[in-house]
Amino acid sequence: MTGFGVHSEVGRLRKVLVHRPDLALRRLTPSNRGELLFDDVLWVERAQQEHDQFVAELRARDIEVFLLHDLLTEALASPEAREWVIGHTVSPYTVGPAMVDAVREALAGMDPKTLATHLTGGVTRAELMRFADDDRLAARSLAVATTVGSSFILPPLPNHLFTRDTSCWIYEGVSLNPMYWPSRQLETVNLGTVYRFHPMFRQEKINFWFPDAGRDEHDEFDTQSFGRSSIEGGDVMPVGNRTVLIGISERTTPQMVEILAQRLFARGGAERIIAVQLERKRQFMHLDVVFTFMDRDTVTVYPKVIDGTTAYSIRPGDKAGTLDVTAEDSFLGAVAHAIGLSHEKDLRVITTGGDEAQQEREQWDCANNVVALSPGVVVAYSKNVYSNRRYREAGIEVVEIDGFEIGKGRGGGHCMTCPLLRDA
Ligand SMILES: NC(=O)NCCC[C@H](N)C(=O)O
Repeated sequence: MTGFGVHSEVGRLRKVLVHRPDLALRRLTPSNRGELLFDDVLWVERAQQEHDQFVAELRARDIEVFLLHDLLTEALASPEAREWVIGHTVSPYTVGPAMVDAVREALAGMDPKTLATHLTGGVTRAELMRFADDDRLAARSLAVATTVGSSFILPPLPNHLFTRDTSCWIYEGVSLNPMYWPSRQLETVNLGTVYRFHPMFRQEKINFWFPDAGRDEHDEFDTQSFGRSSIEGGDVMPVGNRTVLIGISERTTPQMVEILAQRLFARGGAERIIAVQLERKRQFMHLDVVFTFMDRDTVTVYPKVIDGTTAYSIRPGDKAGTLDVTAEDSFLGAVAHAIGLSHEKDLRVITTGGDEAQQEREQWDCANNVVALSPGVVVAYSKNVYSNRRYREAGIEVVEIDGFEIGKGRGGGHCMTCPLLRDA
C-alpha cells in the first residue's frame, strides 16, 4: 500500500491532517467574523486545549496526526516552495499592484515558521510596516493609504481549522479544491504548497485529481478563472466500491462535480458518483453537516434535510469523456446499494437525537458531523447529549471531546480532519 489514499469513510484511519487553532483565530472580531464564516469570536487558548484533546484522542488510537503548520513550515524550507507560495499568494489582485514587491519582500525575509504563521494567519498593515523596508508605502499605495494598522493586507484564514474542505483524498489521489467563498480561496495555495513541496508527498509522486498540471488551463491558484465551479471536501465522501458521494450544496456546484467525475472516470479513480442536492443554507453548507458514516452499514442523518433530497448517479457515458446521469429514487437507497447492501432498509440510519427543536439545535452544533476512527468508533462533541445517547444505544462507541470554542466555526470532527490514509 502506498503512503496515502482514502478508501472508505469508516475503515481504520491511519494518517490524518489537522490544523491547530492559531493566529488566524486571534484576528476574528465581531465585525469581520461574518465575512470570515465564523458565528462568534473565540477564546483561542481554550480552542487550542479542545483541539489538543481531539488530537490526543486520535494519537491514543495510533493514528498518525500531521499538523498543517508543521507541514507548511517544513515545506517552506525549500527556496522553490517559498518562491512559489509567495508568487501565488501575493498578486496585484490580492494586495494591489503598488504593494506587490513590498509584501513579497517582507514574506521572503521571514524564516519558514514565521512565514507559515503569516500565510495562515494573515498580515496586517501594521505588521507589514514592521517587516517592509520602505516607509514611503503610504504615498504609493492606495491600499495602504486607505487602511488602518489593524487592516489586513493579506487576510487571515481561520477556516484552515476545517482541513476536510480545502483538499480531499478520493481513493489514490487528492483534489486541491477551488473554494466557494473568497475568504477560503487562499487556503488552497497553502495546501498546494504542502502537497507539491513537502518531502513526504514529493517522494510519493502523489496523484492529483484536480488540478491536473498537464491538462487544466488554470491551476488552483488562479481562482479568478473558476467561474461557477467550486467544490469543498465536506461534500465529498469516498465510500468504497469505487463510489463517491458528493453533495451539491452552497459550496459545491454541479459544474465542478462534472469536471471531477470526468477526471476520476478517465483515470480509473471511481466508477460511480452519487450526487445529492441539498438546500443552499449556511447551516447545511456541506453534506457532512447533515450526513456522516459511523459504521460500515450505519450513518447519522439530520432527517429534516436528508429526507427531502434528490439524488443522481453519475457513471461513465457511452463515449469517452461523456457522463451518464440517472435520477435515483432515494439518496439513502442509492447509498445502501453502493456499499453492497441488498435493501435500503439494511442501512442503519440513526437520526439526530431529541425532539424537533433539540434536533435542530444539535445539528447546528455538528451532531451529525462525526468522524469515524475505525468501524463503529466515532468522535463527537460532548454537548450533543441527545444524539450521542442515541448513537450509543445503536452500539456505536462515541469518543467525546469538548467543542465549545472550536464549534463556533460550525464544524465538528469530520470537518476538522483531512484523512490522508484510511483503509477500505
Ligand atoms: N466540512 C464542513 O462542514 N466544514 C465546516 C466549515 C465551516 C467554516 N466556517 C465554513 O463556513 O466554511
